[in-house]
Amino acid sequence: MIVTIDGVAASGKSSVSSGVARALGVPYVSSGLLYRAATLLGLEAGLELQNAPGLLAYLQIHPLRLEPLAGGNRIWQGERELTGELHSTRVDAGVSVVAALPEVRAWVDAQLRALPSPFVAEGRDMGTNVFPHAGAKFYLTASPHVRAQRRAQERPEDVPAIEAALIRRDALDRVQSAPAPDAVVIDTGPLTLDGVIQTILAQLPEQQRSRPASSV
Ligand SMILES: Nc1ncnc2c1ncn2[C@@H]1O[C@H](COP(=O)(O)OP(=O)(O)OP(=O)(O)O)[C@@H](O)[C@H]1O
Ligand SMILES: Nc1ccn([C@H]2C[C@H](O)[C@@H](COP(=O)(O)O)O2)c(=O)n1
Repeated sequence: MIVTIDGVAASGKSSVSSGVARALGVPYVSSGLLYRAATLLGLEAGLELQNAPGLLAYLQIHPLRLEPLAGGNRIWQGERELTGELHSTRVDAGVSVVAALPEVRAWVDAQLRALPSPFVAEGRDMGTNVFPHAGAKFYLTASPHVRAQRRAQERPEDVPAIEAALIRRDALDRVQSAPAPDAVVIDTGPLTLDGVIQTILAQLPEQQRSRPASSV
């Protein structure tokens, strides 16, 4: 079975997906990391981020490998691990441009659809576009202020700067970021991280919830 967890930026998608995946004993798949890695490589290569043919040609020569695990995803370009470099302010600022390119979206979608299920997939369009037949779909929201306060715990910028950047990214990502009509929408603002995870687990079909945890 595939469970999709979509939502706005910094709504808790990765943390929640990891918790749900651990409870189910399956990997989770972070689609945003592929967009982020493509952005980092484009920036490093000095490419215009709108240059889809140039970016795709570069990615063919320097392929990326996503390693989906329940505890956290890692992403590699050959022997080089990119994971730790993908949540910088520079990548944040450019990634919406790359994610808006249809050619790049098709490249990401093909990689995701090639992964063996079961897994929990998180991103923006997992439930609408990539896995429309997923067995369970969720969409996370929270106000920009709440999300900025949470992000401020892990970034050097202050809350107003982070909030402004989140509002800008929400607007840029809006096209591919709508909830699926059959998704359960969860406002994570009043909930703890574990509260969100338990809310999702409680709504999964019984046979899915009782899967024994494995060592993924
Ligand atoms: N319900 C919650 N209560 C408190 N903190 C939370 C909650 N959910 C997530 N967080 C915290 O908010 C921050 C952002 O969460 P996370 O990185 O999982 O979001 P995301 O949606 O995957 O972000 P991005 O869109 O940038 O990839 C993290 O520090 C995480 O621990
Ligand atoms: N399925 C997806 C996943 C991500 N994106 C875009 C949206 C963000 O600007 C960027 C990084 O995602 P994040 O790590 O913040 O979840 O990638 C998308 O368009 N579709």
